[in-house]
Amino acid sequence: MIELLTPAEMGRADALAIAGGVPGIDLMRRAGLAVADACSRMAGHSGQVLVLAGPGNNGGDGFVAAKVLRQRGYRVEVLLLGDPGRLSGDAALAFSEMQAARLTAGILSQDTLDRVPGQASVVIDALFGAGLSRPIEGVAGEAIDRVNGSGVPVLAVDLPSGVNGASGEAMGPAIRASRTVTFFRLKPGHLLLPGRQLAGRVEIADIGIPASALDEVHGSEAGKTWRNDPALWGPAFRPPCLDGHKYARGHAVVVSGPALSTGAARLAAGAALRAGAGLVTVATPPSAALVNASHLTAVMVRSFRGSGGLAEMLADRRLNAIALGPGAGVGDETRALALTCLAGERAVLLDADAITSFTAEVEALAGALSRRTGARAADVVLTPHDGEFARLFGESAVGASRLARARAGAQASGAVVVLKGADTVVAAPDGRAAVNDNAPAWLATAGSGDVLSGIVTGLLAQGLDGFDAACAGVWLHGRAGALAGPALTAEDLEPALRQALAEFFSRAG
Ligand SMILES: NC(=O)C1=CN([C@@H]2O[C@H](COP(=O)(O)OP(=O)(O)OC[C@H]3O[C@@H](n4cnc5c(N)ncnc54)[C@H](O)[C@@H]3O)[C@@H](O)[C@H]2O)[C@@H](O)CC1
Ligand SMILES: Nc1ncnc2c1ncn2[C@@H]1O[C@H](COP(=O)(O)OP(=O)(O)O)[C@@H](O)[C@H]1O
Ligand SMILES: [K+]
Repeated sequence: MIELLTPAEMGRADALAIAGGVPGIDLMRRAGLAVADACSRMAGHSGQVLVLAGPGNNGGDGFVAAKVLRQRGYRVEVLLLGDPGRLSGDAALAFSEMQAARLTAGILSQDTLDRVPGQASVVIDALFGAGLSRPIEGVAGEAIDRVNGSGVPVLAVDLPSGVNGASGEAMGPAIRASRTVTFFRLKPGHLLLPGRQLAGRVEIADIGIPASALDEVHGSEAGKTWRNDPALWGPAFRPPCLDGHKYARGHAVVVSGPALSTGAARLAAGAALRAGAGLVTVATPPSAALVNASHLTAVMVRSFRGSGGLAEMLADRRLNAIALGPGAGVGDETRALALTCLAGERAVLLDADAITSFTAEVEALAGALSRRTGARAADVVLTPHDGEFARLFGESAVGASRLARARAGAQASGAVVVLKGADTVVAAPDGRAAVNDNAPAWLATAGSGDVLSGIVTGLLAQGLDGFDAACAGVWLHGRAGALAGPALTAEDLEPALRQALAEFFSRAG
């Protein structure tokens, strides 16, 4: 279940299920039942539940849940936003079924606000879900503030009200839930921030939408979107075969910065080796050769002079993946080195200073990418954090969601873009994208990004394509961070990566 559906795609999946013979009210009944089940788990055997219901189908799910919970013996109060007479379709039907079960709804207004959250031990947030179309205002916003301020646990239906399901952005006031029940598949907004944090623990309920609906709707609009998970890239990442030798697993190169900034390249090189590249060489300017050589053992060291020297080294076609950027220094020299890397037929990863060296000149980078030839022409990965992204692509994309920005960056550059952060997004120029959610905040530490660059480069050296290498690298980096645990430093990631890989390969069989 790694596919992510936008609210619009989810609406089409609903419509397809209904057209295929599953009545909409049945979908709503199953949705409401799943919400009631989750609420029972939160509230225990008895208690008081407040259901805040909105004017659309999200409210409809709330009416079903309210009815079921009342039948189970909970004390249930329903406050409806708007006029019951304006409910329509399945929501109106669910409302009348709730009334038939002797449960009436109050109207959410200034007069009833003091009942929010009242004595409730759980609040069910069924105000708005996939249909949120503008920031929440007025009494609904006040109710949300009261619920958030109360500390009473909240169960959100589909999405925390106020969160945009496509982007994860909070449109005005937004519910802070401890749990969310959503249906069929996750939406990007469940994984992107702040949506992920506002949703709490998310459960996916099967409401009877056939899997075949997925083939028709997933990615029919702006490209396919997934949760970043081994199910996405695992098949492309195989352990070494029995008769394999190291040369079959590629030879990665990491370009070092000058004498006083070499650590970043060594972190990356160590990670590339640990990620499984057969051989790794640090390409170093002569001034830094001694410091690099005195710190490296399994990783080899070769010195080069300027972009001409690097080009000579890269005449060796066995060097099949190269990383440039960590500690490289910003300016014309790094830019020339980047163009030298891109001119060859190997996979390339550009990070940090290599990205900043193209500030506001994405066309120059895109031009170099478009001239690439050979089987690995498309295997170029950029790994900017938000600041580096804005430098390269300009401010025009600022304001769009991180998912939309990463996609726009990939399209503008022709590279796979890894937009790093707590909710790292990997996007390919053809519109495919994956949202990562396994990284602990402890990963935000100096040198962590250099390790990520190394992991991805090690995977590129083993032959994974740009998108798979980037997704796998980001996931393994996050998993290594989780295994290394609190107070980790970048140096701790390499040994933890070994454990992450062991876990991955043992599960992959
Ligand atoms: N058959 C279906 O389509 C199913 C839908 N389901 C539920 O239906 C939800 C989607 O239903 P809807 O499309 O009706 O959307 P919502 O119920 O999320 O909201 C739509 C309604 O809210 C209004 N609205 C939007 N933003 C507003 C704002 N900021 N302030 C005030 N009013 C606002 C709209 O005009 C519309 O009346 C899902 O989130 C899910 O909970 C589930 O019942 C499963 C089946
Ligand atoms: N709050 C966070 N939670 C999880 N991961 C994070 C968080 N903030 C940053 N990261 C990750 O940490 C790494 C930091 O990389 P980067 O910004 O390049 O820093 P550095 O240059 O110091 O290595 C990235 O992989 C990023 O995705
Ligand atoms: K909701």
